[in-house]
Amino acid sequence: MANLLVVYYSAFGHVFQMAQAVANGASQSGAHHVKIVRIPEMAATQNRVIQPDKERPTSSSKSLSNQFRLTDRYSKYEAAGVLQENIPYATNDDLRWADGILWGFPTYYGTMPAQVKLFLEMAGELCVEGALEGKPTGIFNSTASIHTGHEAAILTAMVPFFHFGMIFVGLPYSENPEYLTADAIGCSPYGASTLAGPDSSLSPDPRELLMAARLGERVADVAAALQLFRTKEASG
Ligand SMILES: Cc1cc2nc3c(=O)[nH]c(=O)nc-3n(C[C@H](O)[C@H](O)[C@H](O)COP(=O)(O)O)c2cc1C
Repeated sequence: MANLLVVYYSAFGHVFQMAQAVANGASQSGAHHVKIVRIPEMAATQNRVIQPDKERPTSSSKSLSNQFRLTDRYSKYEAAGVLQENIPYATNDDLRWADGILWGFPTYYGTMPAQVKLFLEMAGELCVEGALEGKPTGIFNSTASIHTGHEAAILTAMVPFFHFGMIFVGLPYSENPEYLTADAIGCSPYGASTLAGPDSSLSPDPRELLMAARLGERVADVAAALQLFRTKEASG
């Protein structure tokens, strides 16, 4: 039986919904232990990108504030925080416990948010110990819109995860025909993703949730297979 950890950061709740789908998929793959944990928000309020005093709608025609609907951004952020209150914070011991790890985060400038990067930097002892080496891993994320970085964010996030020595699992074409479409939905061979909309008003598409679940299931399957192989190797 393999231990699966779903570890994520989500400001507005889209990645949180994807995390639940990923965890459901992992649970479907046999009798696994599946745990969902979250990466904390920045402790210092001045380091948080979403703040009430940053809501400055402007009437300038050049401004993107209408598309991004900055005026109710903070209330969405607060509501998503309440929904996640009962999710425990991730610890290094959670990562040690896991046989397979699924990472989720929103796209910030085409890569992972600082919250996730900071978490990985704080987990440096695991890199030194080689504690995550050989563990299968998958990535899921969210972006505002289709051409603004969901694939890039997964690809750029792989770099630090390679330093931890994890083994990457993606979403193969043959098992995920849903992303072979010109519709504006997320997901790709690199991982699962959802489009939140520039104003964060969209909910994950059922096809995105389905592929997120498949990613969870696939990482769980690989973790279980590796566990079996390593047990056999150890017993000669
Ligand atoms: C600082 C910052 C940078 C962002 N950069 C991007 C970006 O490069 N591309 C994009 O599509 N969305 C970008 N967004 C929007 C987020 O990706 C979007 O809010 C997120 O996917 C929603 O996920 P969540 O509900 O789990 O927080 C950015 C948001 C913030 C706050």
